[in-house]
Parts: sequence; structure tokens; C-alpha cells
Amino acid sequence: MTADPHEPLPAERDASVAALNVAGVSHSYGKRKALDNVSFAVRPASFTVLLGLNGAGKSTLFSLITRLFGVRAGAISIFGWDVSRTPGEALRRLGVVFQARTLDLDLSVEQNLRYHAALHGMGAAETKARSVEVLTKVDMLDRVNDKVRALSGGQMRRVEIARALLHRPRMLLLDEPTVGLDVKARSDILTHVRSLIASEGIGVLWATHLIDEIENSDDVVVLHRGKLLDKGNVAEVCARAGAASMSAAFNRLAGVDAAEAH
Ligand SMILES: Nc1ncnc2c1ncn2[C@@H]1O[C@H](COP(=O)(O)OP(=O)(O)OP(=O)(O)O)[C@@H](O)[C@H]1O
Repeated sequence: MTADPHEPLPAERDASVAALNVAGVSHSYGKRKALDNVSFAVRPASFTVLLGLNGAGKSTLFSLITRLFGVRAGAISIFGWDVSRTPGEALRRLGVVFQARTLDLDLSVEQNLRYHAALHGMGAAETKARSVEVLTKVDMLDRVNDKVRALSGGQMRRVEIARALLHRPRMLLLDEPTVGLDVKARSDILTHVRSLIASEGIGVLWATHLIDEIENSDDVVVLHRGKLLDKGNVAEVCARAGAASMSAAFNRLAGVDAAEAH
């Protein structure tokens, strides 16, 4: 029997292998240092929040993980596969929802998914079956034949999440996925993504500047002006900062006033 190429390898079921590992990563734009020796890991089946204000370096980090930029200092790996040395193996395990909308508005939901599946070398039957699965997960199956232009912002985001899951990634990156959405749409998206951790066991890195998106069970990576200020679960980060809430901990760590953090 041939192994299913999309099945997690034995190492990927091993909780000791990080879904994402960022080790000593720095990046500069000319003289401006956007990331300064950043190291952290995302565990499989965990929800990790990358918390940072505008300019913290979140998008730069995502560009390095997805290989939009080459990693010049440090190393990044996905389930042990280095993104620079083994990009095919690393990126096959990665799903991404970028900050900017990337669906084709004039195509249907189904056509957008089909295009992505083709890029990942998926056949027609698998694409069809998998599209039903992922659209069901984000509660968008009833809109499969609609043009993307007819969807709300929150629905488009859900389709982008479905598309990012199509090729069965083991690690999902989302860059400020709730920007511009109303309270209900934000909470729906968070619920859908959190449920994936339990149902699929994937690692999630959720970049945001919104502290209220963090739950007590989450892991947090606090990034400020390119520097990693702290990392760990919410209780650990709060305790180290001597703060009663994540919001107070962030303000203390980053030395910002509450108004700036919202
Ligand atoms: N292409 C670029 N050229 C020069 N400087 C850049 C470029 N992209 C980002 N920067 C700078 O690098 C730093 C980090 O920016 P980055 O976009 O990674 O932060 P961010 O946390 O994603 O912020 P935002 O939430 O505003 O997108 C900022 O000081 C920014 O001005």
C-alpha cells in the first residue's frame, strides 16, 4: 500500500517536533531592523498568538516563513523541515491566510478553491471531496457556487481559511485575519480556527494586535519593534510581568499606555 502523501509523517504526530520553529531570526530593510534575533516555537495542536502593535514585525516574519523573503539570519522550520533548505517539504505542510485579501472576486468560491488545489497538484476528485470538507468546516458550503464578490468580508475570510486548509497543511499561519470585520464575524472566525486544533490537530500561529482575541489556554509570543519580549502561556507571561491580565502584561512589557495597545 502506498503512503498517503498528505498523511502526517510519524514525526508530525510526535509532540516534541515543533509545528513551526523560528530560531534566532533577524531581518533588516536597509538600516531598519524589523526583526532582531527572534526565537519561538509553535507546538502541534496548539493556538499561538503572535501579539504585536503595528510595526512589531509580524508581517515581516510571515514573509520569511512563507519564503516571500529569504531567511538571511537564523533558521525557520516546519515540522523539522527547514524552509530554505527543503522548501517543498516545508511549504507542503503550511497553510497561509495573508492580511490582504487574495481571492479572485469574479470567480466562484469553488473556482477559487480549484485554482489553489491545482497549484498544489491535487486531482479533480480529491479537490471536489476536499472542498466540501473544508467549506463545511467554516460553514460556507451553501455558498460554493456564488461569486466571491457577493460575499461579506467575514465570509470571504472563511473561504480563505477553507482554501488554506485544502491541501491538508499541518501548520496554519494567519496574519491579522479579523481586521475590518464586525464583532460577530470576528468571533465566528476565531471559533472556526480554534475548532481546527481539536479536529485536525494542526498548529496555528495567529498574528494580531487585538488582546481580546487571546484566551487563557493560548500560547503567546509578544513581539514589539522587532524584539521578542516574552513567550509562553498566558498565565506564565502574566506572572513574569507581574500583571493581572494579558492586557496589563503587554503594556508593562512593551512600555506602552493602554490607549496605544487598542
Ligand atoms: N518593504 C519594507 N521596506 C522598508 N521597511 C519596511 C518594509 N516592510 C516593513 N518595514 C518596516 O519594518 C518594520 C516591521 O514592519 P511589519 O510590517 O513587519 O510589522 P507588522 O507587525 O506586520 O505591522 P502591521 O500590523 O502594521 O502590518 C516596520 O518598522 C516597518 O516600517
